[in-house]
Amino acid sequence: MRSTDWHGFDESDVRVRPGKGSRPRSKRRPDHSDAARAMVVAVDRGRWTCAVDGDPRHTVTAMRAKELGRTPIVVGDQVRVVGDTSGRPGTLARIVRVDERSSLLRRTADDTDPYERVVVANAEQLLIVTALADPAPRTGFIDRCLVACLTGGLRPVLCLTKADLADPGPVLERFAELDLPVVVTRHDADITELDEILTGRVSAFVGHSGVGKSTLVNRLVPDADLRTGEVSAVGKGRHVSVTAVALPLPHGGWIIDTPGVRSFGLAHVTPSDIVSAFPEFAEAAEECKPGCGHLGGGVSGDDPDCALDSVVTGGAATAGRLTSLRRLLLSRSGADPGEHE
Ligand SMILES: Nc1nc2c(ncn2[C@@H]2O[C@H](COP(=O)(O)OP(=O)(O)OP(=O)(O)O)[C@@H](O)[C@H]2O)c(=O)[nH]1
Ligand SMILES: [Zn+2]
Repeated sequence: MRSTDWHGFDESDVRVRPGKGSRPRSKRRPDHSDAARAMVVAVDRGRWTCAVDGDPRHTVTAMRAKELGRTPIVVGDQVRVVGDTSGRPGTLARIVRVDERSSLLRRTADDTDPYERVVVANAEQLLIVTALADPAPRTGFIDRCLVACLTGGLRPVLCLTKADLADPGPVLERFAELDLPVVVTRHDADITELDEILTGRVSAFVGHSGVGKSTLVNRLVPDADLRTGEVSAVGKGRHVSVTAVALPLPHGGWIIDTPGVRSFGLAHVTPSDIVSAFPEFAEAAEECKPGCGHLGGGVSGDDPDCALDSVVTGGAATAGRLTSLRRLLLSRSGADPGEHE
């Protein structure tokens, strides 16, 4: 089944570098066997808010233990904390270890920061929020999110909002060959279906400004505004914008909102990472010349001898599947044609 392409990640496939904290400890280090497990729910310059045992009602503010050096610790990370873990005002715990990650999302480098950075760890799914109108859907953005999911080890879920304004048909058709889970919403209808997809799981949300992401978050997490204010003021009482924040769903699970994150870093993604999500093409790809980008001839033009076309002419895959695969390959290569559609 094609839908398994997106679900079949073995966690060991994800190229995730464990944090330094998960290295075997040297004898001289304290063993911290009494450390509590916690999930990072917000980050604010040198202070991490962590939900002890994943309980949203028991959060502590923590600093990073010196022995971790500059190990990145991001929202969604599973960590071990020691010290005062009561969570009482004015207390500060210490993160002594970061567990190995099961998935990751990196944001793109920007003008102020030349490095791609992990923004969310361990999310099981990425909810790609796109409006059907006002603003018009940006299919290139969806493609780039799909590639980020594929290489980061997340299950993509396409969420099409504002269905009261436009028919979802054309967007659905464009992604039909990928057999993605899709949920269509509108502000005047209930969100049971979305709720079911999210409850009990950790899901990152991404979307451009104006697509209705906040509207959804507020409906799913009734006190979301309040909580965002709370966590963005962690530690030092400063109100700064946060890169991501985890909000607890009323019946279990978390939404990780990523305000300001509009696209994901794909510079590290290789063509074979993408081809591997399309098993019917994997064997043919081995026959391509070294360095083949698998884009084929035609408009993109770079790889006229690509062997992937033979899979379609041989009848083992549809032309639509190859088109979808090549669209993802193209979306990786910097230019984002769909961004302006
Ligand atoms: N017609 C229609 N409008 C909607 C729907 N959902 C949200 N909107 C409107 O779309 C506008 C943007 O919604 P927001 O939820 O603020 O969008 P956002 O994606 O969070 O945007 P930012 O806050 O800029 O990041 C608001 O005026 C909403 O009232 C919907 O289902 N249908
Ligand atoms: Zn090729």
